[in-house]
Amino acid sequence: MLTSYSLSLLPLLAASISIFILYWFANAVYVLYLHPLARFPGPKLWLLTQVPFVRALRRGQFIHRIRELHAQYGPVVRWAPNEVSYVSPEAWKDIYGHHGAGKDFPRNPLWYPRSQNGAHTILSADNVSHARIRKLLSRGFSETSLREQEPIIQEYMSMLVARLRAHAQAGRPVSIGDYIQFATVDIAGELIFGESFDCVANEEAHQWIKVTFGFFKRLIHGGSFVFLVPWIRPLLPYIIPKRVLEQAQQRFAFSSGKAGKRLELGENARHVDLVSHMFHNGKGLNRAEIDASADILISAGSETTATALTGILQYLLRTPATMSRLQDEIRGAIRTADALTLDNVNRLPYLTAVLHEGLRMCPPAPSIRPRLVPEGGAMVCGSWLPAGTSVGIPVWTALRYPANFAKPDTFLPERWLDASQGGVSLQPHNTNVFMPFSYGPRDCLGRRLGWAELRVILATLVWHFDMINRSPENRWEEQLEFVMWEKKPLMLQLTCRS
Ligand code: HEM
Repeated sequence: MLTSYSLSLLPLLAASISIFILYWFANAVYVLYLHPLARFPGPKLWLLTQVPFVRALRRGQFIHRIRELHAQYGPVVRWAPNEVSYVSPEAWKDIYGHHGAGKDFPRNPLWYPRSQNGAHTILSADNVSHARIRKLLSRGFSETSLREQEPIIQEYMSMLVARLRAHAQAGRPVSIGDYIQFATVDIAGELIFGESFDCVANEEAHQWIKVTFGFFKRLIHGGSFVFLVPWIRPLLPYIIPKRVLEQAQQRFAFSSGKAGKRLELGENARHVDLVSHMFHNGKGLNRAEIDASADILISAGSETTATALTGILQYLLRTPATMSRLQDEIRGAIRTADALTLDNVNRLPYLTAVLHEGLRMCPPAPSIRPRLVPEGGAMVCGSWLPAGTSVGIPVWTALRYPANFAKPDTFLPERWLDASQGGVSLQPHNTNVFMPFSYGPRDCLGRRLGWAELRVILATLVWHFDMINRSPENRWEEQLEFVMWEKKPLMLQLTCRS
């Protein structure tokens, strides 16, 4: 029964609901028709509520939805009230390029949180700290450093081939993506701390790798609410499941432990590594920054290359003529296993074309890497945007956008070669949009190393083994994405070349 007290509350309740509806309606009119970004096309439902976006993000389908939106609305899509996505080549320069002090677009901090010890990483740092961190790290990514690092890469290639040979001779299929990742993680460990993770030796993913993917996936599940209600960010530790936080702590403690052990070695390390560049005789990063950077560098340096190569091998095995041409080139030019050097594989044009086409179809960082329009606003692709607008290029969509590449879903390395090299001329072939390593002052620092690993690992595998795909049902283009691709196993039956 209603009391006189509850009856007196009814008008208050009715007034509150009316105010809420009025506010929602006024906000909808503003967002759809009066907002400075209202002139850009986009799905109305996504503009009125973040729910479809958060649902897509949580299901790993954001990259697929954004591709559908560009197919429907064209090269510029406003997919949230304050977010605009571009797939035209000029957007790289306008958004990610260098525009002078104070004018570069910073990374959107909603997408790039600080490390869990509170320190900035090279990814999360503001423009000023970023320049300082990047300068120190750059020393480890020069051409000279790469030459010094090549024996390490080759050491792991020999070990990898020996392990894969044993499986080939026993007739056991292998999940090749896992093995490639064992190698890239071990190489990353050597280059960062001067110490391997021993994944290839043990033929097992290190605990650090095992928790990483699950961690990102669950972090997105828990953390996606930040996009619905940004002010709940400080409450995240209470929203994200305890197990995920524990895994994150475990992962971080491991990276930090390795960095600490390496710092104790001082000058007595096995070789000059990234920790020594970061420490820079005490004049470089502080301890918290070194720990945070080490944690980021392991995944940046291993997951990316392994992902690209798994995708490329899947496409090569789906197009036997392409695989056959690649085998002919590699096996024809390189006579002995010792000759699989960086210098030699650098000279193989078809290998380079295959890697370009593979990075186009399977970029390891496929999603939008959002930046914020700086103070004063800026022009992007010929339109003025107000300060604070979040903008970016969904890389996977841009690289498969029909106005950028003809037959975008066909794996055709020949499109990267000219007629004298046996190439085909397909139009459009918009190479200016091909930026799998990003662009500008925050592009991939490990690009040189990444290219070296891609070339040497693919050439080594193709030189040593014939391959049959035992998991043809897995299709790259159907995979989900949670910061990284959720890779389905690529099971290969290997045969050693006689
Ligand atoms: C196929 C291989 C690789 C690809 C496609 C790739 C791609 C990328 C992309 C797209 C970014 C920009 C990320 C963003 O803005 O959110 C990036 C940044 C970065 N990558 Fe790579 N990467 C690769 C390999 C590597 C390797 C081997 C390393 C070595 C550790 C590395 C280290 C880094 C670092 C340190 C950054 C941050 C740069 C900065 O913020 O200044 N990457 N990478």
